[in-house]
Amino acid sequence: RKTSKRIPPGSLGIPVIGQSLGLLRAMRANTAENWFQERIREYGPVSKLSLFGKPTVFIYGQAANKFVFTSNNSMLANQQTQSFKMILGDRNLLELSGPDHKRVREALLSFLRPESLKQYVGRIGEEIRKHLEMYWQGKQQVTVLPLMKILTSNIICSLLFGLEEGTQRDKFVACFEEMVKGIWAVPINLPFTRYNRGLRESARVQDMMKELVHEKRLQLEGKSASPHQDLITFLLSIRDEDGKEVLSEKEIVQNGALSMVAGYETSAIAITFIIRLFANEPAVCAAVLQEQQEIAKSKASGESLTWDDLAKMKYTWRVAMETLRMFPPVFGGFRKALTDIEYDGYLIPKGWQIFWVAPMTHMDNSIFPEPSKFDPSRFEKQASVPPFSFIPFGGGPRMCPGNELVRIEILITIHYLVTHYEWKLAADNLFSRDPMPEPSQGLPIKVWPRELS
Ligand code: HEM
Repeated sequence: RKTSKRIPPGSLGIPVIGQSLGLLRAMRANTAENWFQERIREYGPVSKLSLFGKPTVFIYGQAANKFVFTSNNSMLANQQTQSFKMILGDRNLLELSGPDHKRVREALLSFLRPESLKQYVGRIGEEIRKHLEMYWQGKQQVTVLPLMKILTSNIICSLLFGLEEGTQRDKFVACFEEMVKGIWAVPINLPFTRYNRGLRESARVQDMMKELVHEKRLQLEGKSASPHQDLITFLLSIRDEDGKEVLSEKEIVQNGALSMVAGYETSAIAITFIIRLFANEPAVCAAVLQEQQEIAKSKASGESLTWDDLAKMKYTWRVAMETLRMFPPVFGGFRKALTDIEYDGYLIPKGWQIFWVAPMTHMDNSIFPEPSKFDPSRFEKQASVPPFSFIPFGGGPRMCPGNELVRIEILITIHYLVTHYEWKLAADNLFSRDPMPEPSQGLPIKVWPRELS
């Protein structure tokens, strides 16, 4: 065994709490990048600390990202916080590794890959149109983030769970919201803590999901549902060579819940920051409008957008990518060292966590010159963005399987918004992270119908 002398510099802080509260506080004050810069100044690019009850090594940069995202299963395992595991369960994709991870991920991806999602573009568009009619039409002011959370959770409820408008869907979403708040909490299970509430709501969500799975199973058996109705019916229908279900009920429940948790807030934040950006960057907004008007002109009134229309929205997607670079919804994540690892001259002891963060690479001026400038042209040529330096969706075998769904949601929402409305900010331009970035007051905007020339 190597000597402890080579363990990275830094301090593990006080037991259990370590630096978690300091980091969470910096994220809320939107000073997390400075918090990390200070660490780097004090200890260098590799340092130790303690986060969410575990000894941790913080690493950053393109090489660090490649190491985290591509190291093999015998060296690094995915590692969520204890709160995450307790709330989402031990069979969710983020907790699985090796053949189990591959099997469950393949099943999810069979539903979420472009060739499959193509068929749902009309349905997603319909959900977005209904949302705009209900929450935007005729309004002079709206608060964007809560509305986008309603929109993206409705899309997920419809597409993944087959839950359409109604009280069951509302109850479901409300429980999820409370559950999610517990996930990033310090795991202290005392009454009235976020963590304690998260655990309670998690039990309710699991019960609701189980009930849903039973209903769908009956519907499939009675042929009143098709395998392609939603993700749950799809997962229930996949069989191996012996005709056995590929995923257990527990895996369907936990990965359905994971997809909601991983997908609704992240996507809502991405769309919210694009809407915020349009208010701040009129030239970008005008160029997106031009692209979207071209597409709108080619459609009859009320005609749905198609997969081919989305392929034409190239500039809009570059704007979305640049927004994800500057304001990544997922700040970073953890892996666990399964063995003693030598990294950059230091020892990362077996059992320790490794913490990767996106903004430190996204704002590196050697990769993205003038990183604070909003410049969608950075993404004009795929080759100009080096591998593992643009990581809003992670990378490698655990890269976000929801990224194609996000692309569809963003493009359709922006299409209808920008061709029907204009807006300006009704509050300040600030945002904080808790742990995801949220504009102050949820981004209230003044909104009015666009007069088309
Ligand atoms: C803008 C929106 C989104 C962002 C920024 C995002 C980001 C990420 C990131 C960074 C990871 C990798 C974490 C790691 O390697 O530690 C991830 C994984 C994951 N995401 Fe997303 N995500 C988004 C939307 C979605 C959606 C819509 C879904 C589901 C429909 C989803 C489902 C998942 C799942 C299941 C994983 C785990 C994959 C695995 O471990 O194999 N995400 N996401």
